[in-house]
Amino acid sequence: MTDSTPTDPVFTGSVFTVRDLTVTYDGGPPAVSGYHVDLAPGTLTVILGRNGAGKTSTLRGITGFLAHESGSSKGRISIRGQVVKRPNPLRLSKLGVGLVADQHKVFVNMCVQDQLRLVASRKQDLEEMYDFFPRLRERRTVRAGLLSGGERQMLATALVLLRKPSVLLVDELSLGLAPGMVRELMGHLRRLADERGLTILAADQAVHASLHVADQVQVMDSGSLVASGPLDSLDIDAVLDTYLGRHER
Ligand SMILES: Nc1ncnc2c1ncn2[C@@H]1O[C@H](COP(=O)(O)OP(=O)(O)OP(=O)(O)O)[C@@H](O)[C@H]1O
Repeated sequence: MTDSTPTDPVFTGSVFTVRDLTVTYDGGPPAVSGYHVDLAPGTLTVILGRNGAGKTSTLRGITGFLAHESGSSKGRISIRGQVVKRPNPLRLSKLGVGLVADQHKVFVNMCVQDQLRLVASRKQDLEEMYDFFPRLRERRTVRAGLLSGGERQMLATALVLLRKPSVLLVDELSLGLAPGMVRELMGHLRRLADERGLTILAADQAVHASLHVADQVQVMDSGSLVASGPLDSLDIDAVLDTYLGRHER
């Protein structure tokens, strides 16, 4: 791991840890403060919270994407006990961290198979991706702009998976999708953790579908964590009633 030094003094045995993450925009008050997480290998952690709670900013702060906008982030990120120096998207990608940021970041005028071939280094990898997402095989000759939102999300996810990350960060997988598709996509995340050993941190607003698949849950409110831990250790109903309200669940 050439891009990372030194050893994290408080290594927890996790694949991925974040400590004291703060995100600010335009030098204003923090949009995220004191965020932390430990991700054990092959587990799925979900960050829940209402609009504007800070979920997207957290994921973008972790990956360093904010440097391309008006935002900035501070904090300590470690991968397998090694602190990542000056995290940025390229550095994290080289260290095996993939970000599925947005279903719209696919080439709308290019068909599914051409986009996947651009990234797949071997035919076998492409076939494996089709096995994992049979809908993409069915739709392989269709231009991405004509895919459903869910299928586009699958394509965006497949494009990241072909780079073989060991840690996957996923932002708002469910955005604008029907409940059945959200459950299907969440099921895919669960399978990625179980069958491929991926370590996943997903931010989402789909509470029921997320809780159905998660090992660990974090709830954010106004940029801060208000609950965090293994699903069975939290009084999740009480936390969500307080911070999301029953009507938003
Ligand atoms: N590019 C930006 N410039 C300035 N402020 C921003 C920017 N992006 C987000 N914010 C602010 O940061 C806070 C957290 O927003 P963020 O998008 O991270 O929340 P979220 O929980 O992901 O919300 P949603 O579920 O609606 O996407 C909000 O107050 C938002 O207005």
